Amino acid sequence: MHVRHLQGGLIVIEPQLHEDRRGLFFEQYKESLLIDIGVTDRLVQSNVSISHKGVFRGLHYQRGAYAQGKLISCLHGAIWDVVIDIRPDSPHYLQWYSFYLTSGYRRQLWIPPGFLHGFYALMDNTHVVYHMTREYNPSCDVSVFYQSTAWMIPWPAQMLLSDKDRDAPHWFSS
Ligand SMILES: Cc1cn([C@H]2C[C@H](O)[C@@H](COP(=O)(O)OP(=O)(O)O[C@H]3O[C@H](C)C(=O)[C@H](O)[C@H]3O)O2)c(=O)[nH]c1=O
Repeated sequence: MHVRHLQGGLIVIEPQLHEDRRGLFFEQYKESLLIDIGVTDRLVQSNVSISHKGVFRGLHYQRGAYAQGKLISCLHGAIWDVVIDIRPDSPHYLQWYSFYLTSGYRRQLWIPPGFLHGFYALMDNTHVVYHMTREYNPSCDVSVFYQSTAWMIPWPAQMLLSDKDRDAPHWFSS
């Protein structure tokens, strides 16, 4: 397993791949290895989303005690994954980071609690699997409109959003 620690506690993880004539095997995650790299909160829920090309899901976070750490992986297709540090005491407050996660690279992204998260599907039938450190709590689940002068991210011109994300409040009004 190859690990890169980045600013703000973000971690890029490349699991060890076991290829043979049948295909491919790799461990999606192992608790002891996550603890070794500083991810000490337990993963308690996994989600799968399957998106058409051009879909954007985000920007989302869960408030307060339900803030989620997320281990993101793309098992089929490809995504442009975007995170924004919204921890008020962070030296990187409102700094944004983006990553290409594709089924080809098998690269995973660890996002600590305290980040806005969203991803743009670059291909049809893009499968994203993500494991989280807190369960889904609809009353704490917040959508923030993806465009803001607070981060000036160069989004694709056309993106397909849910009504919730399309009509989400802007960052400073949320
Ligand atoms: C997140 C979630 C949603 N749902 C239900 C609620 C809706 O009826 C339906 C779709 O939910 P939503 O439109 O919020 O799904 P996404 O837009 O893919 O949201 C996710 O995408 C961004 C990128 C994230 O990082 C979040 O983890 C997550 O918010 O699934 C559940 O039942 N459990 C869940 O954990």
